[in-house]
Amino acid sequence: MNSDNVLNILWRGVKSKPRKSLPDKTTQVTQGDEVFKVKKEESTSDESDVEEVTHLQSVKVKAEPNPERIVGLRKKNNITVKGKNLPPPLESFDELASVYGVDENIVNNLKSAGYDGPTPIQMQAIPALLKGRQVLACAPTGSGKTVAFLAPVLASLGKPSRKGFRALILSPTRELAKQIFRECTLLSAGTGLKANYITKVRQDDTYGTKFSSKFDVLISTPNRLIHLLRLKPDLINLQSVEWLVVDESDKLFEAGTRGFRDQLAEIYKACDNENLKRAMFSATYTVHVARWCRKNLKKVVEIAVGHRNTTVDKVEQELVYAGSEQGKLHAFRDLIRKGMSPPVLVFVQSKDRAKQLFDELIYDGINVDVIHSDRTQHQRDNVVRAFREGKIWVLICTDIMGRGVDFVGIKLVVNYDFPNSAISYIHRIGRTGRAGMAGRAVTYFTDEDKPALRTIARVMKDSGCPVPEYMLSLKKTSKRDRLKMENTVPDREDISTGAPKLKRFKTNQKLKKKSIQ
Ligand SMILES: Nc1ncnc2c1ncn2[C@@H]1O[C@H](COP(=O)(O)OP(=O)(O)OP(=O)(O)O)[C@@H](O)[C@H]1O
Repeated sequence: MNSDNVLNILWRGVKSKPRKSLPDKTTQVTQGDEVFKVKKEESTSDESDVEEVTHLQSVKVKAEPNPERIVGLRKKNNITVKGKNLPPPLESFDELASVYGVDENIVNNLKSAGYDGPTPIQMQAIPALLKGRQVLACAPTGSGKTVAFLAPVLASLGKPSRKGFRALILSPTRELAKQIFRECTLLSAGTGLKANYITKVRQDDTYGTKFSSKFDVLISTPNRLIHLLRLKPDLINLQSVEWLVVDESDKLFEAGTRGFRDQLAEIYKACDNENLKRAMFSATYTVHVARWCRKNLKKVVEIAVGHRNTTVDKVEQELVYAGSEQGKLHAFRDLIRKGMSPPVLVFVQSKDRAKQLFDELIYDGINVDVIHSDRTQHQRDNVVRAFREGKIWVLICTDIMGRGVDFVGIKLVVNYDFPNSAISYIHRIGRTGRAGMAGRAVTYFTDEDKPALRTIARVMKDSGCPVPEYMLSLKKTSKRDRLKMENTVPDREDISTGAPKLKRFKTNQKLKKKSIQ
């Protein structure tokens, strides 16, 4: 049985009841001072969001946009929706309190964070989730997806209940889980709601019922949570979870050693509350996740912002032919010498290469550090903190930092090693150009990277970046080869030039070559 089937089988036992949803057949909308009764058409297609308007009476109520305005707002903000009976886009955070009765603390926290108004994904995902709808959302990197799910989930939890975890948020990496935890703490200030994220897995009963009842939200990577679930069956209880948010959903749905599909299935099984609702968020869309959601999530709402699987247009992107590994090092040193504005994030394909590049750059007089899965949690936390504080200018990393991590003001992303898929490219370069800021991405390639070149060039072209025509006319890679490429890394010559190595980062010969992350 493949893991896809496992998910589907596990799923059958889980019922879903939307919480407070819009009335089935009619609702009221207001234009100026007039109220209209809106009959929602029974649609035959998923695509339909058609509403028929009839004049009702003339009273003053809270303003809600009319259908034309709703369509106009979505169009203006590049929002596309699929699903019936969708609430209108949110035009300001004040509407959260005035229209949806959201705790003023949450609204004030959003404002104190400096958010003047909702971003396009927040405009549509927040009201949908507040209406208790299950959501599949896809919006560009750095477009505020975290707030798009945190704000409505926190709002719908209401007051602390001491029932145990009522919302579970999954993310692929510890760094991202921690970042979501920080944002959650910020947004929930004053509400009494408490979040916890699993840092260390301990054998004691730290996560027992008594402990869980103190918290409302649990944030974790699938692996840590599974570890706890397996350690002692009663150690952690997910039966009271009403909201399950899967961030970076396409990554978590990925099968194999680099994905989390089996773990996700096990977690789903443990979340057996009959009121469970799910929300999937990512910057990249995969048909597989969409199909699964349509099949398994009752009345799912699909929300997309912009074109699917493209990069942020604020990022200036460049492809540079470096010839060889030595050429890459030379080109990168040249880039530094010409003057680059920190902070800079540099991606390589494996932890061994991350260590090698670090060993090369450590004596170049720049503040450089490295993060990869061989470093301890403590080291990783320290590096991330130092990078956030500006003490590190250049951070060398693997794809573990490729998704979701929000370092404010990254000016430049360097793909020192060519990404092995368009999806990886989109997420990596999405670390710059966030929240509407400008950014730059430089990607080196050598002859080893030719098979994947066309795909990346296509993504760049779709985002409006100039690419040489010959790249676009290179032979298309077959689906089989593309999948193979996504699961392996090219054999490359070592980065090391023989410069003295720092002892603590000496390359582990056993792990050399094929290891990733
Ligand atoms: N309404 C808003 N107005 C301005 N900035 C915002 C708003 N909402 C979020 N942000 C900021 O935008 C940045 C990116 O947000 P976030 O990390 O949620 O993006 P994302 O869409 O999840 O990106 P990725 O796909 O890379 O994970 C953060 O620094 C966040 O503080």
